Order: sequence, then structure tokens, then C-alpha cells
Amino acid sequence: MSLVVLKLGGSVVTDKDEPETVDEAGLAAAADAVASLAESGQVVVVHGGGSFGHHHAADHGVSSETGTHDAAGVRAIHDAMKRLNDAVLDALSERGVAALPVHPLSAGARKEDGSLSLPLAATETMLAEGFVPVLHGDVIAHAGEGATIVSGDDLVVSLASGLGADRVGLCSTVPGVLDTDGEVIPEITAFEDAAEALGGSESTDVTGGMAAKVRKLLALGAPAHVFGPDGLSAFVAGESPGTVIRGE
Ligand SMILES: Nc1ncnc2c1ncn2[C@@H]1O[C@H](COP(=O)(O)OP(=O)(O)OP(=O)(O)O)[C@@H](O)[C@H]1O
Ligand SMILES: C=C(C)CCOP(=O)(O)O
Repeated sequence: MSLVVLKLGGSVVTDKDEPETVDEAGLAAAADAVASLAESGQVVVVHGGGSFGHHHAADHGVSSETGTHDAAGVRAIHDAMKRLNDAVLDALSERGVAALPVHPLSAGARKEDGSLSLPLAATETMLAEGFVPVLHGDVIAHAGEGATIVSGDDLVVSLASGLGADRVGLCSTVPGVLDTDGEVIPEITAFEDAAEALGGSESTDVTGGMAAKVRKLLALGAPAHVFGPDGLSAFVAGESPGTVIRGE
């Protein structure tokens, strides 16, 4: 059975500029797409932080590299992500999807060099039993740093390579990776293909926006599609909307 890893960008399922606000229309469209994918194969969902995780992370001075030992701060970030995760799970379960949460804080960790170790037994067993695991960008224990942020994009890379995904999709608010004229770049095989056009994110985002996304997906070694909400149904249909990123 085919396995799809789909990331729902925080900017798709939340209003990124209003603290802790779900984008109901964006979430509904995304949940419809997951429901269609789940009818025909296995799917792992990952969602980003949007206006839930990033504001709290910035307030506590925590990023992917800079950690904290303040347990209250870690909980503030994690609890916000759990609230968003609950909203995503509710939207999926309303559509009959057997969605279950996997919280990275309780499952994985980072080594001193920043590399992510994400045990996959829970996710794998859920898939085998017909569930749809739903992970999320989170705060995670990091050797020597206390706890740092793990982005949904990092989780996608670990999941896709560890589980041997057949297709990877990242749904963001932009229709793909854009060139300096604002046109979608159809294919990226090296960072230089898009370096000039790759800035960070326009909103509060402690994990690096589109440039970091492209770097991580190039390291994946499997094709990944970056597309906007309008590309969701094409991705579900097995087409190739937006930008395809193929690592070496
Ligand atoms: N060349 C580019 N093409 C497309 N988007 C770009 C480019 N350069 C910078 N960006 C920014 O990257 C953003 C997408 O990355 P971002 O990490 O915010 O997406 P996301 O995955 O939806 O959100 P989150 O990190 O909350 O999950 C766009 O909204 C845009 O502001
Ligand atoms: C800020 C937090 C907690 C999650 C970040 O995940 P991302 O939005 O996928 O980068």
C-alpha cells in the first residue's frame, strides 16, 4: 500500500499573524484532502506551528538552535502545539479519519550536533493498524541545550526516509517555491536553483521559512512537492502541483 507523508503548513491551518487562531477554511480544505488520501492508502500527517507554536517560541527565546532549560517555557510552547493538534484531529475525525496524535516532545530528541532521533515504532504501528498518525512541529529535548524547536519540516524528512514514503507533500500558502519574478519554479535539484529568490518567512517563524524548507527537502533523497492550498486536490490525485524538489 502506498504511503504519503503530508505536511500542512502552519500558515495554511492557522492565521499566522493572530495568536492561536485556527484558519477554519484552510483546515477544512486540508482535512478533506487527508480524508481522500486515507481512503486509498496510508498517510502520515505533520502540521506546522503557525500562530500557535511560533509566538510562544519567540516569547521564550527558543529556536531550532537556541534552547531553554525553563520547563514552564517548554510546556507553554508544547501546550500551544497540542491545542492546534487537537483542532487538526477534530477536523479529521469529523470526516471519519481515524486520526491519532504523536507528540514529538514525548517521542524523540536531538543529539548535541542537532541531529534528530525520532523513534518510529508508534507511527509505524498506528499505520499498520489503520490509523492516521498526526505529528506536529514541537519543542524537543536537545543534548546540551535543554529543549529546542523541531520543525514540521524536520519531522517530514525523518518520517519520509525512516518509513520509506512513496510521496511527500508540503502544503504552504504559496503556490510553490517562487523565483525572483514571483513565478513558480517547477523543479529544484540544487539549492542554487532558487537561492536568489529564497528569503525567510514573512511572519514570525523561528524555524527558517522557505529557504530552510528547500535545504531539508534536498537532503531527503526522494521527490517532495511544495504547493499551495489550490494544489491540494491535484496532489491527492497523484499529480505534481507547484514545485518538485529532488535531492541528489
Ligand atoms: N522564494 C520563495 N518562494 C516561496 N515562498 C518564499 C520564498 N522566499 C520566502 N518565502 C516565504 O516562505 C513562506 C513559507 O514558509 P513557511 O515556513 O512560513 O511555511 P509553512 O510551512 O506554511 O509554515 P510553518 O513553518 O508555520 O509550518 C512563504 O509564506 C513566504 O513568505
Ligand atoms: C514553533 C513550533 C513549536 C513548531 C515549528 O514547526 P514549523 O511551523 O513546522 O516550523
